[in-house]
Amino acid sequence: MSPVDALAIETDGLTKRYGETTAVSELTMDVDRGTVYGFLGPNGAGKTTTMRMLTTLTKPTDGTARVAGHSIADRESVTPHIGYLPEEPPVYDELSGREQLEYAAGLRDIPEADAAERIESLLERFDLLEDANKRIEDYSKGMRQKVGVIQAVLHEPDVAFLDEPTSGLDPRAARTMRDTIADLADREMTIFLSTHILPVVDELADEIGVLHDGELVAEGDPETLKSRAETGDARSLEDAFLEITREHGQEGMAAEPSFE
Ligand SMILES: Nc1ncnc2c1ncn2[C@@H]1O[C@H](COP(=O)(O)OP(=O)(O)OP(=O)(O)O)[C@@H](O)[C@H]1O
Repeated sequence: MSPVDALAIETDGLTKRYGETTAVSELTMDVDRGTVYGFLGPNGAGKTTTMRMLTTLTKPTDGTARVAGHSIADRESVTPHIGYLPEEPPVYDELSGREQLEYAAGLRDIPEADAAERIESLLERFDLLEDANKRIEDYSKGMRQKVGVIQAVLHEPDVAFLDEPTSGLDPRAARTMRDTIADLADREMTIFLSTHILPVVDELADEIGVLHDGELVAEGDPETLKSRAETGDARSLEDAFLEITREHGQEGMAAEPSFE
């Protein structure tokens, strides 16, 4: 990452409007490197739009941001440092899992020997070795998700943006995913994690930001957020989330947070 001591993510007044809709409104936040940042919010809060701006897929209407020390206005500088797992993993049905990952490694200019080693090790970790030569069109949703995640971190980016990484995974695979995210963070990768599965965030996140109607309405470590909730003894991240989003004008959530 350059400069060496840069924050992983810094945004200043980041805003995205679509016509009359303000999807993200003057978002100002910092994420320290090597941390897991849990990015929460009800449906339509602006999480995907924020990730699309930070990964240079869509331009902000206003405001600025730096990712891994590089301005998001300079796509060529930013993209080598980031990985992104969007809600739908970008994979080709006609390739096998292994071919997809080799293709991704080629796009990222990973030396062939390194790529082969990392691909084998991650396929094994995610229990995909046996199916690695089958075409992705025959994969389950969870298997596609695994390929999508491996693809997002294969080049060992400084910052990985993961949108619902445990979606479609069975309990064992979800456990592997959580362990992998924790390992990557231990190795100084910054993980920007968006999910509705609050126990995953509670377990992994060093810091949490709650977005509501495009605005960052709460930020803090999980314990701080939980202690904000005035719901008696049974204070969970879910209680805190529901309270914070209710305070900001929503009766409950559009999508209930779920538990594994
Ligand atoms: N391309 C677009 N054109 C018009 N409006 C959009 C577009 N993308 C997002 N929006 C609007 O911006 C707002 C934020 O959407 P966004 O997808 O970022 O929310 P989200 O927090 O990711 O939601 P979810 O949890 O449901 O995935 C919504 O009102 C949405 O309808």
